[in-house]
Amino acid sequence: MNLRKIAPLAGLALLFALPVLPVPEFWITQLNYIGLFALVSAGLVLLTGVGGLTSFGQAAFVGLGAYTTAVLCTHYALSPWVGLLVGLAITAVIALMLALLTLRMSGHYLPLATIAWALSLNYTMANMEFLGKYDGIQGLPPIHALGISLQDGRAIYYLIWVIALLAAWGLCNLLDSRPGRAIRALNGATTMAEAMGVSTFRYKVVIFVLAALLASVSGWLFAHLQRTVNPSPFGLKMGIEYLFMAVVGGVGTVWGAFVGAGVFKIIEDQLKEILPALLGSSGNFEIIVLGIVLVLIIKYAPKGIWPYATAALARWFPAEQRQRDWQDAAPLATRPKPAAKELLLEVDKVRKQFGGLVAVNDVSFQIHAGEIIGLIGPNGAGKSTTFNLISGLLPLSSGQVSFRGQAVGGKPSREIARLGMSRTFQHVKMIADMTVLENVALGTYLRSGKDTLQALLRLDREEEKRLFAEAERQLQRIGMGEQMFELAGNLALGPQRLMEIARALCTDPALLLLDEPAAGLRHKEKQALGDVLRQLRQEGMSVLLVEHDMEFVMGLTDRIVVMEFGTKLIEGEPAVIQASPIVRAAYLGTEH
Ligand SMILES: Nc1ncnc2c1ncn2[C@@H]1O[C@H](COP(=O)(O)OP(=O)(O)OP(=O)(O)O)[C@@H](O)[C@H]1O
Repeated sequence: MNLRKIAPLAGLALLFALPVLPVPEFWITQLNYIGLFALVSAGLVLLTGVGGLTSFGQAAFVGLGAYTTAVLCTHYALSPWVGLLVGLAITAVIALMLALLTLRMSGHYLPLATIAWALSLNYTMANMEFLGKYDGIQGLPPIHALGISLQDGRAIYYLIWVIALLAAWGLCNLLDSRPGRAIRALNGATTMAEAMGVSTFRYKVVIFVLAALLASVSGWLFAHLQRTVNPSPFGLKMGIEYLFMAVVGGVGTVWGAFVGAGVFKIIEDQLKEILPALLGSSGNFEIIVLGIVLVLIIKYAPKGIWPYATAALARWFPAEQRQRDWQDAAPLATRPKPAAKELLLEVDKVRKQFGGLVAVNDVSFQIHAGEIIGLIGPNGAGKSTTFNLISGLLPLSSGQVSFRGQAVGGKPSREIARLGMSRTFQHVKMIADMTVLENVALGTYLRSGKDTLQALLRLDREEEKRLFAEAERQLQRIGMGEQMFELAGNLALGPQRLMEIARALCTDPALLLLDEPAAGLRHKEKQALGDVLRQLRQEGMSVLLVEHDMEFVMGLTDRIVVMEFGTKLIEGEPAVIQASPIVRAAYLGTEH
């Protein structure tokens, strides 16, 4: 067994041995709070660090969990376990409602909205007679588990840490899964994820509710640890501190939440002791120091402590490559192929206006099964906009697009992807900190079905093997098998474009839209790409490509559509286009 496997086991053994060792009560209490805080900030890692949705309101969900169990156990003498379940149910419903109301907001509106509902939930707790107003509710019973009363700190310690570590395990599982890859796309790659068939809004809701549930569990444990609840630990200040923990620890990594919670709790307590003694007067001076620390971390270590810690420890714990265990996985199902020469795509007088600018002006053309069509024209001719209209990225101003006999104008890109149209982007869209293989596997999203719960519980492994087998197959096909374990962000532009093509192929498309696929490729890579596209054509796939490399386009396409100033100039076979004086004039910018 290597050090990488032994060290976590040793750490775990030590963690669970601590309460029976002669460790001072103070440290057990500290660790209890660290576990509780880590639960909340692990949710924030998912929501904010990975999903890019900033929330200042998590403390309010902690309060929901705490107050629900407090009311049920004291007013109705119910078991804390009933309190937990009801607390989770109430949190889920409220989080769902808040998510549906606020998650379509963008920019600074979402954080502002989280502040607003955090304040109002806290205000509710502090002003309802039923909840004991500012005094809160006292006299909560201890939790009983396996016949043991978790009355003191050392006993509840086990429950806190089992739950915290299970949550971390579940979140790590989730991030390494089909829904996890979709979630990792939420922060900056939503357009791409939608084009791969992902409902990004749905996953925003999922992570919002999951983070709220983790906070609620933390509140439940907190209430039964303290045996009393009052509104102050669930206010906006605490909401900000949870975010602080996630940022300090490493907002993009689950274990960063634990580091952040530990660092925060220990520093805060030490500062509370030291600063008043140093300054000779009492006050919450630690807030000032913690504020300064946060600003410094955001400036000098925006990814938090965890990435630095792992880099420093890499000598002893080298990162392990994913095990390639999918060789025998069953292939994914494929969609029925279109009949030879079937009319696949009909672009009928499509128009796009941006204010006064007509970017695409009543353009029409058709694509049949097994054809490679080039869309060319000088810069600003409207090619990419036409692409975006066909693939559903932009709404049509007028006209219609039909794909495989269905009108798709007005449908979102994920619906169009489901019908068998896939695309790449002019500016590569990927998840830079995921491997090439994982990025490509995102293309299999619509060909698979395991979702959040199965991923959390790691019940998705067989399907994952099939997805990775498909991703590897497409990477091999495009000549990138060697690079599958590299981080996508480390690739040069040419290979990144090839990676996008492999990802699009993973959707098993009938029509492939490639936006400047040859840009950034070397001569040999272009030739290889041309060979792959010819092979795909032979298999019955159709390709529409926007490309500036005329040699590549002329040698590959069956027909070419030329655009200029948003209008279709001419359509014909490559030889006709090459000889056309109108096309030459368009490119040279002369009158025609
Ligand atoms: N979102 C937008 N808002 C306003 N104008 C836009 C928008 N997108 C594109 N345009 C304008 O529409 C016109 C067509 O742009 P488009 O990107 O489709 O051209 P293109 O043929 O793909 O050019 P290139 O070869 O340089 O990529 C340009 O004048 C561009 O500035």
